[in-house]
Amino acid sequence: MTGTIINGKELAQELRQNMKGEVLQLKERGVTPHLSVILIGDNPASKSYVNGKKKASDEVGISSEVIELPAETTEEKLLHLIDDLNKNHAVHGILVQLPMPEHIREQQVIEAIDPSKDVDGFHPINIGRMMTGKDTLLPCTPFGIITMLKSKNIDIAGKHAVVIGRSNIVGKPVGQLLLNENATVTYCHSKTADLKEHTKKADILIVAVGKAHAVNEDFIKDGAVVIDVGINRVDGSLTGDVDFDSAKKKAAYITPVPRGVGPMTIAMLLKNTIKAAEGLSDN
Ligand SMILES: Nc1nc2c(c(=O)[nH]1)N[C@@H](CN(C=O)c1ccc(C(=O)N[C@@H](CCC(=O)O)C(=O)O)cc1)CN2
Repeated sequence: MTGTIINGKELAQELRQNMKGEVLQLKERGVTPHLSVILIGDNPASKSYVNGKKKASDEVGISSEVIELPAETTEEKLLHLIDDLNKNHAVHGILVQLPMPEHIREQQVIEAIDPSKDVDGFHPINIGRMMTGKDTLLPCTPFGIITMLKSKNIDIAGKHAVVIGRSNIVGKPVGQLLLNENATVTYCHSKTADLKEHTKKADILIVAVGKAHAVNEDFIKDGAVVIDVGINRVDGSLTGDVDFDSAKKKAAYITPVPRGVGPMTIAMLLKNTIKAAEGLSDN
């Protein structure tokens, strides 16, 4: 078997094209969606992701600003800024680029963002709404993964999904979204004994370990769907958590790195910003 590649870059481009119309409709109603991105410090990768968010916003007609703060910014100053943005009716979406400097308590900052403007979908209220299956702003990478699976009409209901990784921004929420779609979900992590024993039973394997080429064909069941969330820089080039050439021999579908999940993260951020500007439904 040679896996079909799910090209996230192309899908994200298609979605952005559709979002242009949604933004126009909002503008006709007198609402210009606005996204405020806060970047603290000078991490080059974070700078590049933030620039990508601005560029993608411009493309679909979402107004956006990047607020750059020095690495030594205090948590108090950051919380004041968030408070101002929360109160500003012209601002629909707020996010603070991760990772934040170590002296800032990430969870305090996330919880300071008005949940209705939390376009990263990280606020405990939005996480709780997601867990109870309510309409809400979803974490962008997990939302992008589900959108990629659906774009290929891949069945999720009744399938065994195995998630390697338990971070708050990817592992935990992607498992929850798969469960919401009626998959049977297994979480694996650094303390899992005999990882392969679990991954070889996966119909859908989500790999978010943060280690280059941690997963190869030996971990994969024939015909599985393999989603690689990793972004690792090795010898100056970008590679995923999955050894693509090896895994592709077994997988029915597989995402590459680059041009896989990454671009979908930004596309889903735009979707969330439009949703925030429309106002959330209350079901
Ligand atoms: N506040 C947030 N911080 C972070 C998030 C997030 O969702 N919210 N996710 C990641 C970084 N990230 C977005 O912020 C992100 C990562 C990767 C990509 C992407 O398109 N990657 C490209 C390759 C880009 C490159 O050459 O470096 C790809 O995979 O094709 C977009 C967004 C952590 N922080």
